[in-house]
Formats: sequence, C-alpha cells, structure tokens
Amino acid sequence: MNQTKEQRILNFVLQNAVRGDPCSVLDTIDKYCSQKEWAMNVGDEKGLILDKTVEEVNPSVALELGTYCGYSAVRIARLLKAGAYLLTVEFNPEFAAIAKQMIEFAGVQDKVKLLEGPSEEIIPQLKKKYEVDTLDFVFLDHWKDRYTPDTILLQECNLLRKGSVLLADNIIFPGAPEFLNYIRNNPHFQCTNYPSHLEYMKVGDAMEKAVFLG
Ligand SMILES: Nc1ncc2ncn(CCCCCNC(=O)c3cc(-c4ccc(F)cc4)cc(O)c3O)c2n1
Ligand SMILES: [Mg+2]
Repeated sequence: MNQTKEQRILNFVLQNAVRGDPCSVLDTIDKYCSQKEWAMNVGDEKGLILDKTVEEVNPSVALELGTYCGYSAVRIARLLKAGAYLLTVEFNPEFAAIAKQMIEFAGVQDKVKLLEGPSEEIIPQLKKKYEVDTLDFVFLDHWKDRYTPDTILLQECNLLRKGSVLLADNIIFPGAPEFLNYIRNNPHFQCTNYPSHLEYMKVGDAMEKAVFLG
C-alpha cells in the first residue's frame, strides 16, 4: 500500500534525526518539507514567532488545536518548564498516529498529551475529563473557520483567564478573515499581528496574537 506524505515525513525523521533531540527533529522535518515535499507544518520562520511567544508566556498549561504531524507540538513542548504540559488536539486518526510517533521520537512525550477528536468536542471536556483549570497559551492551527467558534467556546467553558494568550497561524494564507474581524473588534482581546511567510514558501502569511483581558 502506498505510503502517505505524512508517513514519508515520519520515516525521514526516524532515519535522519537524532532520537531524543527535539531540535534535530524540527530541522529534519523542515529540511524534508522545504526540499522534497511541502507540508503544512508551521515551519522554521513562523516557528520562531511561536518560540518567542511560548518563551514570553512560559505556560504551565498549553493547548494546540490541529496537531498534524506533531511539528509544532514538539516545537512548543521543547520550551516548556518542568511540570508544564501541552494538550494537542487532532481529529484525523492517521495524522494522530504519525504525531504520536514523532513526539515520542523527539523525547517530549512526558510533556505532551495528544487528544484525538474534533476541537468542538474536546474543548468542553477539558475541565472535567482532562482536569484543566485555565489555559495559559492556545495555538490555533486547525480548520481556519473553527478559529472563531472555538475561541468563543473557550470563553464559554471558562478556560481563559486574564492574560491567557492565543496565537493563530495562517491569518493571511489560507486566511482566517472572519477570525481576524472577530478578535480585532473584541474589547476583551488585545491583538498583535506578526507578518511572516507561508511555511517553506515566499508567499506572505502572518500570525495573530490575542491576549485575553478578562
Ligand atoms: N475542528 C477541528 N478539530 C481538530 C482538528 N484537527 C485537525 N483538524 C483539521 C485541520 C486541517 C488542517 C488545518 N490547517 C490548514 O488547513 C493549513 C493549510 C495550509 C495551506 C494549505 C494549502 C496551501 F496551498 C497553502 C497553505 C497551511 C497551514 O499552515 C495550515 O495550518 C481539526 N479540526
Ligand atoms: Mg498552519
């Protein structure tokens, strides 16, 4: 049976990266996806914006929506302090299986909990089933038309506290115009735009940071 692109990415990592070294896993994925097959990882350029935001927030509890192959889960988890953890949500079982192996190979499995299912189902379970109080950091990288309803859902479920930071990928490409309109006109959020480029391409993209004001 033919391999999928995601399986080819994982195999390239297993054969070329250093087990237990998250940076080598990230560099190896970036090498494969810039030289051989494009894939929708946040990538090295926008990855630096993600790094800076995670370092600034220094979250105890982080949530990622849209795991894919686990690139940004590894990217975030490698920066988390002792005792801090990332919950990452993926509804495609094939991608979740790839991401699980990627996270384990990188050696960050103790900091990452991979939750399989759609965000709209998982978010309402975070408090009771996953014992979350509030989220310090949320990375939005799933369906672009879910960014707004899930941001509303996070508020309805009392998962945000004063100072919680949201960071959204793909504001320009593929684009999340409805989210941008919602979040920038919402007095409960303080927004900052970070212009960048689509992963591995010269096409313009951007990330949007939104701090919840309570
Ligand atoms: N509700 C829910 N809950 C949980 C979930 N888990 C997964 N999903 C579905 C997520 C499906 C993938 C989302 N990501 C993207 O679509 C994406 C696309 C591009 C891109 C594509 C083509 C181009 F030509 C150029 C750029 C680039 C990016 O950086 C992207 O992030 C979920 N949904
Ligand atoms: Mg993305």
